[in-house]
Amino acid sequence: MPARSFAQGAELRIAQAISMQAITGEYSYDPIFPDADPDLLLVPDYSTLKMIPWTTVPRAFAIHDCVLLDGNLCPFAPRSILKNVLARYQALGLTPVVAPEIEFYLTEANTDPSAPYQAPISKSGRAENGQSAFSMNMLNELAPFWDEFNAAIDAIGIKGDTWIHEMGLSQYEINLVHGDPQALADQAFMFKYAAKEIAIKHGLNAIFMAKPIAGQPGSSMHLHQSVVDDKGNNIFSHADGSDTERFHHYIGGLQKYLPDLMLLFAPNINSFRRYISGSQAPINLSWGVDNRTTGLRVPLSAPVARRVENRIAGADANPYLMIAASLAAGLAGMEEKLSPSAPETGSAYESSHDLAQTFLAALTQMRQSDSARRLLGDDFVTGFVSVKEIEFQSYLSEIGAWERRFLGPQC
Ligand SMILES: NC(=O)CC[C@H](N)C(=O)O
Repeated sequence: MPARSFAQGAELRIAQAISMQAITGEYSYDPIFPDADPDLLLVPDYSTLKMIPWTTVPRAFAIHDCVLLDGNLCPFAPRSILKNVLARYQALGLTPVVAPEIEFYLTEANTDPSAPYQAPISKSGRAENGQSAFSMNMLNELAPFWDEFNAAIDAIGIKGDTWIHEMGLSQYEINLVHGDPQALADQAFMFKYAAKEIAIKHGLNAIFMAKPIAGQPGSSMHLHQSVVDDKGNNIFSHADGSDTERFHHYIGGLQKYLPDLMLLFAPNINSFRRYISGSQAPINLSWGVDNRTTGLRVPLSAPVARRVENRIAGADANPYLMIAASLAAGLAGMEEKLSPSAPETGSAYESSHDLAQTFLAALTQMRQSDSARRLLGDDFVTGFVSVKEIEFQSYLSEIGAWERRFLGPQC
C-alpha cells in the first residue's frame, strides 16, 4: 500500500537524519543520545493521512510523531514541543486558538544559487515589474499554478480565508482559518510543502525565505492567538468588549519571554534581514490596537474574537516551534501575572529594537537562557542551538558576492 511504504520510508530517513544531528553537536554527550547513536521511531498520526493531490501516481502522506524506544515523545521533535505546551494549557482547562498568516514569493525556477530570484514569466509572456499589492492581474496570469494549488490545499483540508497579492514583486499571502494549534501547525507545514512541490510542476519556485529579494519586503508568518476556557468563552475579553486582565498578562508574557526565544521566530541568518524600520516588519515587541508598526498587534474585534497577533515570525520559521514558543510565553505571562508596557498609539518604529538583531546574537541569547529551557525543555534548547551552530559554521565556509564586490577591490 502506498501509504504504508511512504510512512516506513519517512520513518527511516528522518530517524537517520536526527541521529546524524545527534552525533555532531554538543548534545552527543546527552544521555538520551549517547555515542551509540540509538534508534528513534516515527509513529504515523493517521488522523493526518491524506492522498497527495499533486502527484501523477497515487501517493499518500501522514504526519508522524517522533518517539523514543521507551514510547516517550522525542524531546527534540518540533511536534513534541508543541504537544507539551498544549498539555500545559489543557491541565488548566484552557484551549489556545491560533491562525497563521503565510507569506511567500513565487519566482522563476532558480537553479543557480548565485543568481537573484526573478519574478515569474506567465504563459502570456509577461513578468510582473512593479509592486502590485492587492492586484488580481498576476493572480490571473499565474492561474495554472493557483488553480492547482488551491484545489490541492482544499483537498488536504487546509482552509484559507484570505488570499492576496502582497506588497512585494510576485509576493502572496494566504491566511488560514483559526483553530486548534496542532492542526494549524500541521496545515502550515503541509501548506509550504504543497506550494513548493506544485510550483516546481509549473516551472516556478515557491520561496518561504524571510527576505529572499534585496529591496523587496520580507515574508512573515504572523500568528493570531486567543485562549478559550472549558465553556468555550474567549478569556481575553469581557462580555462588554473590554480586555481582561489575563489578556494583558498574556501580552506581558510575550514581551518578557519572546526575546530569549527569538531564534524560533527567526531561525536563519537570512531571517534578520527582514526586520527593517518602516517595512511593516516589526523591530520590537511594543503592542498596540490595530497598529501594524508593533510586534504585537491587537486587531479590532468582537469579544468572541479578541486576540493578539504576534508579527515577529518570518515565513521561514518552523510552524510547530513558533506556535509552541508564542503560546508558552503567553501562558507564562498569565501564570506570573506579568504586566505589558503601555500600548503604542503612534509608530513603534520610533522606539528602539528590543530583539536580537543578528542570528548569532539570538543563538547566544537562547543558549544562555534559563527561561527558554524552562518553557520548552533543556534537551530541546541544547539540541536546537547545537544544530544552528553547525549551520553558522556552514555559512562561514562560503564566500558570497558582497565580499567579492566590496572587499576584493578594497582589501
Ligand atoms: N501583511 C503585512 O503586514 C506585511 C508583513 C511583512 N511582509 C513582514 O515581513 O512582516
